[in-house]
Amino acid sequence: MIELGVNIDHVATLRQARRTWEPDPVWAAVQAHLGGADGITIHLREDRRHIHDEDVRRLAELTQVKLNLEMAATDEMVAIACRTKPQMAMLVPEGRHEVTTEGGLDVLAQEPRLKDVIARLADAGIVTSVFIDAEIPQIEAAARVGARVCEIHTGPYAHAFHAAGRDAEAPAVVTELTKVQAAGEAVRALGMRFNAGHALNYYNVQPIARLPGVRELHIGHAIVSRAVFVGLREAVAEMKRLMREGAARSR
Ligand SMILES: CC(=O)[C@@H](O)[C@H](O)COP(=O)(O)O
Ligand SMILES: NCC(=O)COP(=O)(O)O
Repeated sequence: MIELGVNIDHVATLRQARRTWEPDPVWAAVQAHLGGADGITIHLREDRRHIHDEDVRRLAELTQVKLNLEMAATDEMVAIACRTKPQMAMLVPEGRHEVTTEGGLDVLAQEPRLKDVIARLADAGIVTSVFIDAEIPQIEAAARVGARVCEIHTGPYAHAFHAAGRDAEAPAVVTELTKVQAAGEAVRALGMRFNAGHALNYYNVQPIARLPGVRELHIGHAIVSRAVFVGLREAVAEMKRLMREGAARSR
């Protein structure tokens, strides 16, 4: 069964707009869980623009839902992960000036460093995922450094889908979807778990949910945006419904 990890960074973004205590990401995690989320994703950025260290600690301590911690591969972040022990840590590239993650992690360019980071996380009992572009050399490098999971970057697919006026049959959309599919096949062939995420929404999610062997989708911005109007529990339930329908059509 395909799983949904709900990224709640933007609940903290709203809190930080007033530097106050609400809305509380822990409440968001509970509502998402009640709506059918299989996990929660948070990105502890080095600049702490949304999620803070205290959120990571409280989410790990107070919620029952699986936690995926997105983080840069720095010593500081490794220490935080080893202390709080999320079920999964996902290594992502990070830029101070980016609005959101702009591309996949270049695993190929930093294999020795990532091997060491992943070994330290594994020693603490944490499964490591890497957020990478749909490129075979990056997937092969991910296997070499010991990643157990690859989250394939769906941003290029999502942008093509939007640019094509949500036409799933448009050649550019099919091209990007085929790249994600081929990446997923390579990930699985190398014995890793195939996850996908970034910029997925209520319109573009089904072709991705339908891909053979995809295990988990991580979706944040679209769900939190819809939650403003319908509530988080309902927004999550609606996304989960679409994913299930999409996945069912692949069989
Ligand atoms: C890695 C990824 O695709 C996103 O989850 C992103 O890292 C979320 O972080 P922001 O909420 O800061 O955009
Ligand atoms: N790793 C992707 C994620 O957590 C959610 O990304 P987005 O849906 O906020 O673009």
